[in-house]
Amino acid sequence: MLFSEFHFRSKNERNGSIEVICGSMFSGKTEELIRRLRRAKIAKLNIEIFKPATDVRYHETQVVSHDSSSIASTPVEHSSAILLYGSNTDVVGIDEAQFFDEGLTDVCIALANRGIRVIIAGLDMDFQGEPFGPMPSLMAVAEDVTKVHAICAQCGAPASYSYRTATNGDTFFLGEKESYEPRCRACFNTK
Ligand SMILES: Nc1ncnc2c1ncn2[C@@H]1O[C@H](COP(=O)(O)OP(=O)(O)O)[C@@H](O)[C@H]1O
Ligand SMILES: Cc1cn([C@H]2C[C@H](O)[C@@H](COP(=O)(O)O)O2)c(=O)[nH]c1=O
Ligand SMILES: [Zn+2]
Repeated sequence: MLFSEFHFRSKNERNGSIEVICGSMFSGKTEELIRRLRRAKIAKLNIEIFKPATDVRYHETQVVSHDSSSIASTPVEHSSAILLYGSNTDVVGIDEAQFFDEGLTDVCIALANRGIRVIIAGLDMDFQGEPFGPMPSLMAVAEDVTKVHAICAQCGAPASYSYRTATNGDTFFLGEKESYEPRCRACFNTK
């Protein structure tokens, strides 16, 4: 089921909130983030989109999905920079949230307390199946958490894990299909 926006009001009736879109790689997190942001634009809301400056895989200033859907964004080095943008902002979107510092949770709380709708997309688990960066605390403070699933590259079941096929042990390791594949629990544990 698609995320319901019925509880969001118009531009004149602002209610701050935090939404998290999480899941494995290729699960559609960025597509869902872009979908919600485009709808906010149609509602004539002012939106700002941020991503970590370190994520330069597809484009420096665009958020781009694996299916090449894209939206303009501002790359930032540190979560605190997000608070400096747009006093007139209604909706803030953040992609690749797992790469941000732990301060991101307090930044999102501050934005929501100002009446801003904050929509965050990120990996809930790293390649070892461990919670990733600020994602667990963001999920704890969010009004709404949507978990999306990819298709397991091994068996076709719904996939929650990002299996790293490349031989690299660092938590932070940018990559695409050459280095990762989505897997279900059983196939992830088969290794
Ligand atoms: N194994 C897969 N399972 C699901 N989608 C996949 C898979 N491989 C490629 N895709 C593509 O990835 C798209 C999702 O991309 P994206 O929104 O960027 O995902 P995420 O941000 O979660 O990594 C899908 O619509 C589909 O076209
Ligand atoms: C699992 C895992 C992933 N990464 C990197 C790989 C990609 O560059 C991004 C995830 O992008 P997506 O939009 O969710 O497909 O994260 C990483 O650095 N470490 C990991 O453990
Ligand atoms: Zn599987």
